[in-house]
Amino acid sequence: MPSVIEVTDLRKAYGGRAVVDGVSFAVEEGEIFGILGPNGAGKTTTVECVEGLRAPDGGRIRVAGHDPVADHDEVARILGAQLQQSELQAKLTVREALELYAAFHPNPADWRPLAERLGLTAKLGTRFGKLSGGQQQRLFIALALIGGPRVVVLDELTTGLDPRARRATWQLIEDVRASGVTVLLVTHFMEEAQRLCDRIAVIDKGRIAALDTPAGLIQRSAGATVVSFTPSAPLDERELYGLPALASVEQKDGRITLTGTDETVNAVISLLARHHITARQLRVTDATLDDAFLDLTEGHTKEAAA
Ligand SMILES: Nc1ncnc2c1ncn2[C@@H]1O[C@H](COP(=O)(O)OP(=O)(O)OP(=O)(O)O)[C@@H](O)[C@H]1O
Repeated sequence: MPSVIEVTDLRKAYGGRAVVDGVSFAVEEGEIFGILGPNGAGKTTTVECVEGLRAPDGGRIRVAGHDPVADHDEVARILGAQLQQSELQAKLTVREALELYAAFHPNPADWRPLAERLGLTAKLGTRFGKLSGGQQQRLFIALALIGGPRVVVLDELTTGLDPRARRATWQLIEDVRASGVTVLLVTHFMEEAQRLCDRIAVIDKGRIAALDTPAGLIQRSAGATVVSFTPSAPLDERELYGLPALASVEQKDGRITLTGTDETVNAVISLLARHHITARQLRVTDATLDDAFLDLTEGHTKEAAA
């Protein structure tokens, strides 16, 4: 798979403060690539450099081989950017917005089927300011797709939406990818990143803390699996601490909580069976991307401070 976006050692500072500090990643054609990070991590600055809206201080960006600043028009044809709320006049109707933005592109998609696909046909006469949050986001997706881009950049698309509208938007993002468009998705919702993204770059303090698949990120998290139980008889501590791939042991009120991997879980079950001890209220839970994110960004902070 060729990379459609290549970012190498990107740097950007504001007032002498580095907000993007050596970021590198490549987005493959056809994937949903997530940029995940806490507030102020440098996510928006990074994607605005990719879009050519900001000039980098250092590093190299290529969008299908083009430099977003030097070849701005070419990149604008390849890359569909999502507008910010403030960029669309509240009085424009949905139809006017679609017609207006179609006119900005040399070979626009027919906006009627696009509006149909995004469930906007019944709202064509409605002013932007009167749409619900979910409908506004659907219009933003339509406007980002109207130029027939190869890549679409969606930044915090589901912020402020209720859970139902958020899930409906996720489905639309999956549909966009299924239609062959590569998606660069900026988010700080773990569940969204876990559900949608093929790969995720975790950005913290202007640097990439990790870049992997959601499952790969979770596996890196210390204590990827947690098993807890109340044994029917006391267990020998030495045997507990000798379990394979063990990350931590906690014993409280007769209940034992172990973190480790699947290997740890299997070994503790064998251990209990060997001693004819039963495990009451046995619970096994996998770590989530939330856990991985906290571990990764915390680890990065320690590294940066060292
Ligand atoms: N034009 C600007 N001038 C000065 N500082 C800026 C400018 N734009 C962004 N910043 C600062 O750069 C840092 C990174 O901002 P950026 O918007 O890229 O982060 P982000 O990861 O997208 O955050 P959020 O999730 O809050 O949107 C922040 O501290 C922000 O205040």
